[in-house]
Amino acid sequence: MSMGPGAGGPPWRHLRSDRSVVDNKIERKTLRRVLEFARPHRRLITAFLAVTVVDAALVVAPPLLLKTIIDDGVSSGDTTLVVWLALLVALVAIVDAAFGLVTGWLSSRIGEGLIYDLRTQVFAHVQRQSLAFFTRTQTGALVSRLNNDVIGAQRAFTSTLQGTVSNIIAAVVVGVTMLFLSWPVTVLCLALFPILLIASKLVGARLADLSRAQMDGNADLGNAMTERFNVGGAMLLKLFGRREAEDIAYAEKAAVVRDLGIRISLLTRIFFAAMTLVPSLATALVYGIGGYLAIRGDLSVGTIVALGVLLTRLLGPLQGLSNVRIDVMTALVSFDRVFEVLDLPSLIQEKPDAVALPSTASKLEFDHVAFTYPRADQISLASLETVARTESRDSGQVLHEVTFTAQPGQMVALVGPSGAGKTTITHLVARLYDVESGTVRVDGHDVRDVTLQSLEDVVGYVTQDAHMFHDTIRANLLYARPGADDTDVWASLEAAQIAHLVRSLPDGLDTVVGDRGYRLSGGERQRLAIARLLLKAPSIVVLDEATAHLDSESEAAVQQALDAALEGRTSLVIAHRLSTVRDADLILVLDDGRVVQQGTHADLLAAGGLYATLHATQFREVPTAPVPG
Ligand SMILES: Nc1ncnc2c1ncn2[C@@H]1O[C@H](COP(=O)(O)OP(=O)(O)OP(=O)(O)O)[C@@H](O)[C@H]1O
Repeated sequence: MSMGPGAGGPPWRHLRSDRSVVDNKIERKTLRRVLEFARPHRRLITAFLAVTVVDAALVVAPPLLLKTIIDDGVSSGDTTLVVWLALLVALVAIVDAAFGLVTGWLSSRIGEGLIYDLRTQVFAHVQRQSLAFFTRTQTGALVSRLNNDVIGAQRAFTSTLQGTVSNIIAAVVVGVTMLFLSWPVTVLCLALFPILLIASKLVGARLADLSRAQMDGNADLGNAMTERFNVGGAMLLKLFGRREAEDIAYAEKAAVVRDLGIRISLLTRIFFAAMTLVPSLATALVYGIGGYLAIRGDLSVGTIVALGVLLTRLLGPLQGLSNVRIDVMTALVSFDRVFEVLDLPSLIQEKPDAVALPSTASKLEFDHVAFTYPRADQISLASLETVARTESRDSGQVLHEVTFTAQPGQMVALVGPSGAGKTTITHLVARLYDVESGTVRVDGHDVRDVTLQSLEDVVGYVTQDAHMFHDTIRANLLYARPGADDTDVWASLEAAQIAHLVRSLPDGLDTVVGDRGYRLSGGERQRLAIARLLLKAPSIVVLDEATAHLDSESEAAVQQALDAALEGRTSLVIAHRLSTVRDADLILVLDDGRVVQQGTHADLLAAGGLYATLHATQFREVPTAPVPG
């Protein structure tokens, strides 16, 4: 009887829901999978439905008891009967409240359990997507969509399920009881209800359109602020003196949202007027016609009162049922979108018979490697396409016929103009992407034949914009080796030339770094990343030397840290420093995805060509440690 969330929330909630969902086609497969998700909770769902059915059927008890109180108790002056029946009405109310508690408890256990299942599965799955997925997908859009859809899917099992079941039972039980009490009055009353349904449909469709436009408008306002209220955007705005123009553009957008808000509120009021008018008219009918029939002796006074009360209990369920289709479809569409993410295969798959690379593996070979970045349509989600504009154009082959070998302990330097493919080559080592043709081997094993974990253990990366989680320095370092103790942590910080800085911070290792934490300079961040790498101690190191304009002191510190990182390890380095190329055992000169020259610094300088040009224009001397020559 307690309609609460069972009735699916307030009746006007539907007016705001997106009616376009019913245009979607839900496959039988989706339904089957939804049931699979529900299976672990089937006991709770059964109990939930049982309580809901009994509760919905109880809705007619109080009106019928009221009828008996008036007709049998009050009319015949039977005080005992009146008292007992009144107590019974109170008892029904208490039972109803208890049922309400039980359904609330059951529904939250089912709902939260389901959210937990979906969330953990989605997180685990998205985490295992290839890097290509993350470069193409707007993470913010994906995250908010998933959050909304997971909650939408949960609603299917709680309010939608309970609402539908309890509304059907309540409408049937109340309708039949009313017909049984007086069919002429009931038929006349029910004839009024279609007016309500038509009004709700007409206004609802319009309101849904307006609400969607308002949501888009609000999103527009939000985006405008996010883009301008970050440091980069705010700086651009100031540097180009666009304050006034920005004010006007924002005010225009805000005005659209304001006007839509006014129209929505007006329409909602019209709808409310219809909502309250129809039941009032029906009540007038009950008492008018019922009263007339009572005077004629065809109906008792108790029956009129019971009909009046029952009428009020019919409105909610009928209203709810008129929107069942939208509710169910909305929930299923949410499920469908979550499944879409769960079904997205990762481009990088581990073979079932993959072997573990030994942790000492240190020889790296590229054998006639060609590579093309995957197209957006190979990795993106169809339903996110409206948010993240995808292009299906191929980026074209980025690497062609790349062949080289880094023997254990050797340093191979990659040099070449911007866009030549240096970073791309480094991505292929730890299988961030797979080659198109040719082979990348570590210790003679094709990287596609080994387990991802063992490959990730063997290869360590230091990128230019080394990412740190918003967490303490200790936690960020232990990410590389969870079991390491403080001695190891300090040793790696020492070797990376960053220990003195960490020591000088008031919270030391417990200083929070990352996006919203302590702001590290470019050089400090890279040295911290090197410390993290040293703690991981991989046998192959891939690193991108900083090109940021470090002052000479931190440049020398980074250089020393790098020396420590490369010591005794095989390395692939995107080189920006003269000292690095001089020290390299092999330099690969890349141009437009091809290795156009290779050899040592001296050989290449002597040969002339692209390397000699790059040498003259790109390589910077480390100021504090000049190399004679
Ligand atoms: N995720 C991507 N999707 C499609 N194309 C890409 C992607 N990343 C890079 N490219 C393209 O691949 C080519 C090689 O890029 P890469 O980043 O490897 O060059 P680079 O030599 O490292 O350049 P830089 O020195 O400027 O960092 C470029 O033409 C670039 O536009």
